[in-house]
Amino acid sequence: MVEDDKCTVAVLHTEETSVHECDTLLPSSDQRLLSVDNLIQLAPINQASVLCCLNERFAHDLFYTSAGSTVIAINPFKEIQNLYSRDLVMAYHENTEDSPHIYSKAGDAFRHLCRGLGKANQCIIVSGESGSGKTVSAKHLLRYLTLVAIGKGEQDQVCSSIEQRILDSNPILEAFGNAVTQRNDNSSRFGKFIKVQFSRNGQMVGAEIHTYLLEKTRVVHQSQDESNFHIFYQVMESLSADLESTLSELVRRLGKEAFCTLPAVRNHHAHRDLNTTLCAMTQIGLSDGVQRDVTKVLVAILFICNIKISAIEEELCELLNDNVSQTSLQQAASLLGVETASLEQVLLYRNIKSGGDRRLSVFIKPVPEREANSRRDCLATLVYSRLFDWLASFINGQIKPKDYDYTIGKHKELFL
Ligand SMILES: Nc1ncnc2c1ncn2[C@@H]1O[C@H](COP(=O)(O)OP(=O)(O)OP(=O)(O)O)[C@@H](O)[C@H]1O
Repeated sequence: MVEDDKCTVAVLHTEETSVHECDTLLPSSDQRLLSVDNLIQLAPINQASVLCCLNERFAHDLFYTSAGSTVIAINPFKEIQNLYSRDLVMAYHENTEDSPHIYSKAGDAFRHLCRGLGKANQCIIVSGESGSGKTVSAKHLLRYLTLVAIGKGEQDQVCSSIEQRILDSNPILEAFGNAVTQRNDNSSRFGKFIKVQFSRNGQMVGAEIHTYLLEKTRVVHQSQDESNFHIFYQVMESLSADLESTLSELVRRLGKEAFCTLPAVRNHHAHRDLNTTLCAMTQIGLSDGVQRDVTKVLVAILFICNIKISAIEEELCELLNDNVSQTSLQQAASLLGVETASLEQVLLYRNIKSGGDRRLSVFIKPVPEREANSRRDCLATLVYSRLFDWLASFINGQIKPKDYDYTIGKHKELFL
């Protein structure tokens, strides 16, 4: 019985009664919120109660909370001991732990996959705003899957080899696809869809990484306090060691600052050095020669961006007759292995085709300054995005299951 702030408690059978302050019997509001590990338990559910609950849990190092069948993750922005330990992976895998965690989602997906293998695919969507922790979460999800799949026995080596290759691909994709933004020092500027393939017995046999929507305009334009893709800074940092000395010398003479598309950004450490990226390329199977070519293409892109164009008259323009523009044109052409005149023509003229297949005529028409500028920017972004796509498809070729026959559930060939 409750009266004012007092509560009378009667013990059944003994008929003993005692009187208490109400507050001492009810859990404090903090404790109540802490024990809510699924937001649907909140009453009432509204923006304030949800935020209050998440905030309270966060303050007590509880970074995961369920919302129905979804898990809400709050980025701790610091290393938390044992939050992703191997023991915890096994606990979720063996169902001895069920508190909200990304591992519980990975565990559900893996269990459903094993039960319905051959019939049902599973999908985990990691979404959130920039800097919220999607990339880190995806890495932990992948690690969970590789650990529990390894637990399946026989094919440990295959599984760890796939995991290793996916991990090796990370520094490459990060270098070419990540940049400093106002919200995140290592922001992925592309979408990623990772498909992990399992055999009928639940063994990992391969993976595919599909990349999409690369923010390629970043090559030529960056918002305030944001950087170009990390790889350009990495190349500039170690150019002297990795390219022919004439080019290194030239870049040194021009100075890194001479490259207009490489803004200096506060606290930018280019996220690892070029060596790490090149090592990852070697691990994934790209030869030294190809790596050198990739580096040359990157420097060529920087030179293309440095070419300045000036108007002669309304519909006619030319390359600025200064040292930087002229040298940049020559260097870009030489690094790409094309004639200087051809590159200049691509920037300043456009082809107009007329007639059918039989009587095809091609006219060359000069373009106005504005169009020449956008042709230059398009060329730089196009070359970069083709390079990125090519790298992504090369990586895919290395982690895809080779000759796997899904109908009999056996590997025909393993890539170890
Ligand atoms: N689980 C975590 N534990 C500790 N720190 C984390 C965790 N998740 C993210 N972080 C920190 O937050 C930073 C941003 O995370 P992340 O790059 O995963 O964000 P994102 O959502 O992928 O961002 P973007 O969309 O910009 O690529 C990381 O560099 C890391 O410092």
